[in-house]
Amino acid sequence: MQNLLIASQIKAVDAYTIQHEPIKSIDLMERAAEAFMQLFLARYTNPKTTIWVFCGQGNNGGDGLAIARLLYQKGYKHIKVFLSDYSQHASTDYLKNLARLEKAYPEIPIRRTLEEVQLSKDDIVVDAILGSGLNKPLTGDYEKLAWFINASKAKVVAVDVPTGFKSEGEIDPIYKGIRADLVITFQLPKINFFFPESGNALATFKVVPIGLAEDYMASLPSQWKLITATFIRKTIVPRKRFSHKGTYGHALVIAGNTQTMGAALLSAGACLHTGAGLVSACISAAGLIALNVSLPEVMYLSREELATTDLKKYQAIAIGPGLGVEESQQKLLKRLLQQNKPLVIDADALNICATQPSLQSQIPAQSILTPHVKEFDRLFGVHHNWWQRVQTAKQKAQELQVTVVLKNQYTFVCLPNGDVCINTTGNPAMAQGGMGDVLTGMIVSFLAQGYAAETAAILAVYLHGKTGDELAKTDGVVSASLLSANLPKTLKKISDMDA
Ligand SMILES: NC(=O)C1=CN([C@@H]2O[C@H](COP(=O)(O)OP(=O)(O)OC[C@H]3O[C@@H](n4cnc5c(N)ncnc54)[C@H](O)[C@@H]3O)[C@@H](O)[C@H]2O)[C@@H](O)CC1
Repeated sequence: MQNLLIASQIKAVDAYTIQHEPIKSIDLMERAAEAFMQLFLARYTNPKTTIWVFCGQGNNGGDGLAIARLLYQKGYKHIKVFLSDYSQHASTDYLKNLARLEKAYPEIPIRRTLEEVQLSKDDIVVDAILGSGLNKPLTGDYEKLAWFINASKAKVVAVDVPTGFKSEGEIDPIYKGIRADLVITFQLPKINFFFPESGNALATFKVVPIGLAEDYMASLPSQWKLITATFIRKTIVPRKRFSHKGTYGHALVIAGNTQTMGAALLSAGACLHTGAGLVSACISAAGLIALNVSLPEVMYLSREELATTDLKKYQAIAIGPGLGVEESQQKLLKRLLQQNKPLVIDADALNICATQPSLQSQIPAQSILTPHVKEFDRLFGVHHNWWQRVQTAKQKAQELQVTVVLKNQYTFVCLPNGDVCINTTGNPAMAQGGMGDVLTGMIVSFLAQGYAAETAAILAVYLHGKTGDELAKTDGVVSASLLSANLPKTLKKISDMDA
């Protein structure tokens, strides 16, 4: 897992790197500008393009000036610089870079008023006005500048952060900053890049390393983590040579109703494909034939039998996909909650908890809740932005001692210790019904195989998205069934890699 840091921590890492590497701050800025430029050059290969570099007077602006010089040096001769020198104060490294640019290439035009700027849609704007130092909303000249750049339709590549975008904290509902097509950000992504509201400020982002002190970064306290491929590789336990179906646990999926049997089948199928030794599906009788035909490996348990069966034989139980919310399902859920055995609680089981809030306190510790945004707000109240929603998820995970898997483009896995683990696998080709049912089946499968609740949730969200990503390389749409069928391939690939 990789710690994500807030802007003030990054500043401290910056200072630490300068002191301990050691490296002069101006040289670190040069390294950042180089890293930006490498990625920029790989994307924008036409040196004849007009590139307007808009610079503020802080270190973000300093980066911009260094980038302008480096691009010019690389043969991009149509560089123009705009200085938004609206304040009295300029950073030392900004001033040094301004002097370097003027000395090295006095022919590069430098503009200071918008009347002198004509932007066309074929131009590229490098936005280096304000970066992670933003400390208040944009007003006055800065707001006008953002409006001017946005209205131009020129392609915008932002340095580190788009001007006006907060790196962390609640994102203002009306975004007044610069809209970037691409953000090339330094060392670590900003926490707010993972919230859907960031879509107003940036289309996409790329992270470039600038050699900040890794050990120091890892030592700083942060409850925001990125789920990394390395963590997954290290965590997945390969199947043992001398093992049998009993080694990998027995999972029970309680799901499906007459009209929604597909959800149960998807969930039970994904459970199987993720490697549980045995899978049982407790579905309504209407689905028996479908179950036998589509998933012959899965055993059937009737709703009636569930009442009398000893649940100890199941290492893990999931409840909810396509279950229905009628009285009989409510009773079933209540009875299950009383067993005090951790559960994976999804879909209709969450909806039942939402209509009967007293059930929340009965959710056994170590359970995993897997709401999408609507289920989450039904359960824990309406939220007006994602920052607030994730704060509630974090708080509920701690309060109830459960793992909350808040599903979204970037899924937030909130752990009982307060950590928020962000998953970056997955893609829009996966945006189809049934995906959540598959995820639930995967989580209960990992649980049955003996992984701790937090680990099971993290492995499942990563693997789910990763499988979708692999499929999206060749397929425009990735259905839940297709994804499920491909889970064993992804598992194999991950297990075969060296940790
Ligand atoms: N490790 C790092 O953090 C590195 C940072 N670098 C660059 O440094 C940037 C941060 O630099 P700074 O801390 O100088 O900050 P910025 O350059 O983002 O901002 C400069 C100043 O603008 C003022 N300001 C903030 N919000 C404003 C608003 N709404 N209206 C008007 N003025 C406002 C503040 O007083 C701030 O000091 C990063 O985004 C990055 O581009 C790089 O040079 C290399 C290393």
